[in-house]
Amino acid sequence: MTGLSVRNLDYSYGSRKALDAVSFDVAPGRFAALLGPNGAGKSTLFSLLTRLFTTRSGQISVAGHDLSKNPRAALARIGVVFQQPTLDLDLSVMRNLTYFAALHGLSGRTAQTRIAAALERLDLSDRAHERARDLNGGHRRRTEIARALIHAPSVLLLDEPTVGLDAASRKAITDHVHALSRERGLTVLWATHLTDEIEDDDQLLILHRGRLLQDGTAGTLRGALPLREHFLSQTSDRIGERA
Ligand SMILES: Nc1ncnc2c1ncn2[C@@H]1O[C@H](COP(=O)(O)OP(=O)(O)OP(=O)(O)O)[C@@H](O)[C@H]1O
Repeated sequence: MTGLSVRNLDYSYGSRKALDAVSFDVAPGRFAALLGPNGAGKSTLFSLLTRLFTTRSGQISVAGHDLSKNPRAALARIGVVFQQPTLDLDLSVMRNLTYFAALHGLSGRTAQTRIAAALERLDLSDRAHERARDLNGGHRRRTEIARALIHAPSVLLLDEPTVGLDAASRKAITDHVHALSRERGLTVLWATHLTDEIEDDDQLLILHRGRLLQDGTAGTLRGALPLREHFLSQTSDRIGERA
């Protein structure tokens, strides 16, 4: 398995269980949407996948590397776009990317070639010398995605990357990342609570109250229902149990 593999993952904040025996695989080159309402456990899962948090239960494997036994190799294969923006707003797009490349030990011509390719890929080449502060929200997010590609990861993790963006920017970003998995063979895990970001061919993982309720192809799981209705049917009858 060279994509992403999660086995039996548990995580608790004190007595509150945030993840309960979560297991799934994302095959290489697949776009998987992790769909869950607020509080489902998406960010907790991302914190474990990026090793911000650790847990003794369960196992995570990235591109064949066990995250707890071989964290350096596993983390080197991951690109991450966190929910909170992390660009340095006072630096240009290019400087933000060059700095990140240096953190990954890339410099000189290799760094410049990788940066140019990532900017091109996200349709940002003409923004390279603008200050991040002067970009709109959609372009800032695309800069973060370009940055996450520079070290050539095989798995890209995005935690609700379209939060706060208008409809056109959301669509541009969702389309760009779907194309990355389709055309570049990138394995993608995209956390969201918005069903319109998910395509019928995507793998759909429905997470609710820390448990994985469904794992399959989105179009098959939703059947004849719009995905939004299918999602609500899976989660709304359980929302009353929450309190
Ligand atoms: N630091 C914390 N301390 C205690 N409980 C927490 C903490 N962080 C998250 N939780 C709880 O763990 C559960 C999962 O939260 P998490 O943030 O992972 O969900 P989420 O799906 O990312 O939600 P959102 O879309 O709102 O970010 C929720 O019940 C949340 O209240």
